[in-house]
This record gives sequence, C-alpha cells and structure tokens, in this order.
Amino acid sequence: MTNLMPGTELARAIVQRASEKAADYTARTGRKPCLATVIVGDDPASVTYVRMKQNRSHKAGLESRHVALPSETTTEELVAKIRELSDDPEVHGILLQHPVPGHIDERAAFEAIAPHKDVDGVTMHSFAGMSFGHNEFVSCTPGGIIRLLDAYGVEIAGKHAVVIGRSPILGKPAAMLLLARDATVTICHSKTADLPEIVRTADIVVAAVGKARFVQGEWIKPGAVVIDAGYNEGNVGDVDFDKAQHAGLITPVPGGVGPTTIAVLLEQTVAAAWRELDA
Ligand SMILES: Nc1nc2c(c(=O)[nH]1)N[C@@H](CN(C=O)c1ccc(C(=O)N[C@@H](CCC(=O)O)C(=O)O)cc1)CN2
Repeated sequence: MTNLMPGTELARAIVQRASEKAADYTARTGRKPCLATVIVGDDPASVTYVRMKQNRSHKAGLESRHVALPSETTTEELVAKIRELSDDPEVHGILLQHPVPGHIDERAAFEAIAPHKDVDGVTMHSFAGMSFGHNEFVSCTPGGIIRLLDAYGVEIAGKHAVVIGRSPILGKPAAMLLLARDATVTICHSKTADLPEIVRTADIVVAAVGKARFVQGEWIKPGAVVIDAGYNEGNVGDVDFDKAQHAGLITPVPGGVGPTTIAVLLEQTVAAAWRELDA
C-alpha cells in the first residue's frame, strides 16, 4: 500500500537525536534530564501509556521520577504535588497523565506545572506560544502531527485543514499549530452541523474525537491527507481506515501518530534540561 503514513521511523529518529543530546547533557553536568510523570488513579490505559513513557525515557538515557496518586486525591493535593515538582531543581519536565478522575479540576492541575517544565505542552502559557508561533513547548500529539506532515512532504500553507475534536491537549493545539503554518483551519466538534459536508472539503483531516471508526470513508475527499490521532480501546483509530483508502496519505493506528507523541515528549524534556543550563 503506497498511501500509508507510518510514524514509527520518524519517532525513532526523534528519539535517537534526543538520546544523543541527553548523553551530551549528562557528559557536561553528570546528571540526566529528568521527566516526572504523575498519574491519578489506576485507569489501565493511562497506566500503560505512563509505563511506555518511563520505559522509553530510560532507554533514551533520561531519568524518570514517578508519582502515582490514589483516585480519591483532591485537586488541592494534586496541585500541591505538582508545585513541589515544579520547584524541584532535579526535575526538568513534568507530565500529568490525562484524564484525571472527574472530581479533579484538571486545568488547575495543569496550570501548577511551571511553564519552563511543561514538556507536555498543556499549560495556557504553552497554548499561547502555539497560538502565536512561539513554540517553546508544543502539545506532544499535535507536535507529532506537524512533524509527520513535514516528514512526508505535505504542504500545509494554504490548505484547508479540518480538525475534528476540540480537546485542550489535542484538537485545539493541533488547530493552532496548523494555523501557525498558514493552513485555513476549521475546528469541528460535537455541536457542529453538517460534519460530513465540512470534512469533504478538507485537504488535511485531523481526527481527534476519541470514538472508534467515527470518521467515515465517504467523508474523505479523494487524495486528502488523513491524520488519525485516535487512541481507542483495542488500538483502533478514529477513522474507518479500511473505507478511507482513497486518501492521498493516511496514518495507521497503531504505528502512526502514537509513537511520535512519546518521541516529542522525550525531545522536549531534553530541551528543557539544556535550556535550564542556558538560563
Ligand atoms: N498528559 C497527556 N495525557 C495524554 C496524552 C498526552 O499526550 N499527554 N495522550 C494520550 C495518550 N497517550 C499518551 O499519554 C498515548 C497514546 C498512544 C500512544 C501510542 O504510541 N500508541 C501506540 C499503540 C500502543 C502500543 O504500542 O501499545 C500506537 O499508536 O502505535 C502513545 C501515547 C492520552 N493522555
């Protein structure tokens, strides 16, 4: 199949570069770039993703610090823990795994991450940076999406990009990054009227809905570039992949956007460590 757009090789290359820079950092300072991961509760998918982040951090020569909090944790307790990590000079990057249990104010928790440690690109500071094209830290999946488009030579400027989904860590920042690259961006969501009609006008479709096979093949314009950012149970994407084979390029799930997410996280953690030296 020629229209497949895997992300595994790109992710490997990003991690390889990050691990070289981590080794340089360690040679210079005697320390490793350190990523703190925070999880609240025991959602199995979240536990798996955090474990993947820790394992890949170790493999790339980073240190990881893990904080696992019980699901009854209050917003105040979580904010206090994240502030502690924000103030800890040994920690270069902080990741709070999303989603947190419903009683927690996730936004308050994200905002407790010091902007210079926001290697997951989830704070309002980082969002403002993405909106204005000052990408100190980008949200990891959206950052991976832009890297994929660039790696496959997809022209973004002047293209109509339709982002389906407006979540704060995926749809919204993806839209901002595409806008910063001069795409004409439409953000669709649960209240959008005539979603199929809008998607049919897209040169680039970013599916970030969180519903398995939600995007139908007949919504896709022949030749369009389809980025499936879905990570649903059973490793199924948001796009009905089999029926979307008339796409010009399409990312698989698994093996598409997912691997680039963690690669960008590691890259940004190493960058945070180096920036701290320069500060
Ligand atoms: N704080 C954050 N929380 C969440 C994020 C995030 O970027 N920051 N993203 C998602 C889930 N996620 C990381 O947390 C994630 C999901 C999937 C993958 C991935 O590589 N998937 C593989 C398949 C899984 C496997 O190999 O077993 C793939 O697509 O090939 C990485 C990260 C929600 N929360």
